[in-house]
Amino acid sequence: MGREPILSVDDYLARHEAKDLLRFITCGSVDDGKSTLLGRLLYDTKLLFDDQLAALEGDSLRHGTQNGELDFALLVDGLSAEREQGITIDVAYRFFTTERRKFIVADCPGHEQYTRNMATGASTADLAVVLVDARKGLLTQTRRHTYIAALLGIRHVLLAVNKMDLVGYDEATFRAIEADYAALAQGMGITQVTAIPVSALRGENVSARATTMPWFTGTSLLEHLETVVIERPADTLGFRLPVQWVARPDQNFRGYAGQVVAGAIAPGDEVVVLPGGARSRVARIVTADGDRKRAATGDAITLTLEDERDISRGDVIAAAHNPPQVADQFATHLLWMDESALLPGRGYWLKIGARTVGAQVTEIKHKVDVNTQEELAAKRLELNEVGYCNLGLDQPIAFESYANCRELGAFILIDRQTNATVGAGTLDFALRRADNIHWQHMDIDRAARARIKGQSPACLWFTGLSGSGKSTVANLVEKRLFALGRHTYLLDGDNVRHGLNRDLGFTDEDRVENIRRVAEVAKLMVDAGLIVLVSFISPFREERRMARELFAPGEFHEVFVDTPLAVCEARDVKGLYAKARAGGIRNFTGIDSPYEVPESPELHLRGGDQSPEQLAEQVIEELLRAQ
Ligand SMILES: Nc1ncnc2c1ncn2[C@@H]1O[C@H](COP(=O)(O)OS(=O)(=O)O)[C@@H](OP(=O)(O)O)[C@H]1O
Ligand SMILES: Nc1ncnc2c1ncn2[C@@H]1O[C@H](COP(=O)(O)OP(=O)(O)O)[C@@H](O)[C@H]1O
Repeated sequence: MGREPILSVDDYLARHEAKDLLRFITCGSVDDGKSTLLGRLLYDTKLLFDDQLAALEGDSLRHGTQNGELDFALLVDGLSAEREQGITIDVAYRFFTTERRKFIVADCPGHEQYTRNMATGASTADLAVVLVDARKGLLTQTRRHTYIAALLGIRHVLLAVNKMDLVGYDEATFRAIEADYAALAQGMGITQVTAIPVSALRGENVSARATTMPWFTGTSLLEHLETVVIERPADTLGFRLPVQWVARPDQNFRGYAGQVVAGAIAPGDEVVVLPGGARSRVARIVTADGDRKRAATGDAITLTLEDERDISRGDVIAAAHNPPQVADQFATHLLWMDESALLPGRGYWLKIGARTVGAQVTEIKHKVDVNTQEELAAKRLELNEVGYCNLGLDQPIAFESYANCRELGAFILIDRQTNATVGAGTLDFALRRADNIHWQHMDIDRAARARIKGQSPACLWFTGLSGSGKSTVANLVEKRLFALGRHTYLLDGDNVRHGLNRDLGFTDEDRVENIRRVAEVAKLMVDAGLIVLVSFISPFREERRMARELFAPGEFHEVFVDTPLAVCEARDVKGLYAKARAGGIRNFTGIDSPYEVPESPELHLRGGDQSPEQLAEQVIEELLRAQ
């Protein structure tokens, strides 16, 4: 270790380039000595800049927390405080090198509410350094950190039993903690645990072995980090290249660029492009340094193929003899990272590798208490909660289980309205049931059904507050259409909730499911050739969008019955507003549950200003105009 003589910048870079990289995270709270340990590691590897060191000496003396010795915690905490500003996911990455290895360490805050930060750091790490205070032994947070590390595929843990100086360097204390932890880790699928007794403050067993614990014959913490062998499961997979972009500088060149996430490839090898299934052979492997004869995991390359194929960003080019599976339904672990809860049935964007597709959680099997690993029933996931969920996608994707390949097995969920990243998860396995259900061909199709009724089927979707006039207007419209000889059906929230949806209440997740079901029913009725009128509050934009997307262009008419809350409240035919104001009904729309105003409805009715008959007339006009 120590600073190497630098011959030239190029020489230095080349030497480090060739070195193996270990990514690790540190888990533990500040009290466990995490910052001190990290600061000590950086100091001992001499990678602190001199001006930072000078500041540190000044601070330590000023604060005097450690009897005039350097306080490394100050250094790390200072750096992360700077970085925390404006960063939602608060993980500080640090880089250092020794003669043997390069390191990237993700330093994640230890508090419970920072589960998502730890998960972010853990998702790319090979190893976790779990700190335990020798005086306290294993704590709830030790369990939580180990669980999240295991969930995100970490199989190696370095258990740093810290503050050994405060327990008189007692071997029995260390051994007891080591044994406790081995039992905990085994149950979670962590296969490699190395326990090391340290004093981060005194630098004992951190970068050099301590003389104070002769009973310990293992390596120092840094030696372990330098020498631990990480086996990569992706090494056993065939070639996988998620296409990041299609390079088309001119007519004669079409290349598919990305990073190889598993396996190796050479010109002439047969490949399959997924999910489509087209086959070809590799013509060239192009890189910034010229053509290559072979590329393997980790290489950034551009492939050209022998045949012209329709390949786009997000496709996966894979070894034809050993391709990944393709599926559209999965069992997954999901960590929720947003203030607004995950609602099953709601549409989100799922991003995996370079592909983005529509997705819904179809079922929460259970949520997991991250502190105890207890499995609990759940209808939604709140911020920082972890659930085991079934996930359905709008289109099939090529994937690997996360345990085999992180790049093709890890995904994020994105809110379709705000574009914020709201969840992160790992694919466990594909649900087979989708494979066994096929579309039945029917000789009488929707066009034939519409023809015999002599009309163009449509869905008139009325949305608005309770009491806005949805049912009244929809009822008038249906009567008018009926008189015109049209075939219609009116689906009303109050009525459907007595039958099909009698199991649903008014929580956000129940409303999502309520609208999902009625939208599917409306679609079936439109398929049957009817003009369907749907009169539900349908308060959320996302579910109205989902409903719209079930229909062909021009078939869906969103009718916003825009009546001011005060007017609805004054009408209060059912006395529900009065009850809600008095606290007798919870989650009442407009009072303590939101109504998201439509942004571009086909028809905007002023429900407070005009009579029901006038409003109905506008709906009829809109429908006839479109037909
Ligand atoms: N908490 C709460 N919030 C809103 N509405 C409530 C609630 N509890 C009962 N009701 C009555 O249920 C009717 C709304 O049902 P919907 O199925 O249309 O609601 S939603 O679309 O799922 O939001 C609604 O009928 P309308 O007045 O016809 O809209 C109410 O009468
Ligand atoms: N345009 C309107 N002007 C005046 N009163 C109306 C109007 N539309 C509806 N109403 C009255 O308001 C009350 C609530 O209407 P309703 O159709 O049941 O609303 P919703 O189905 O949206 O809950 C009913 O008593 C109805 O007669």
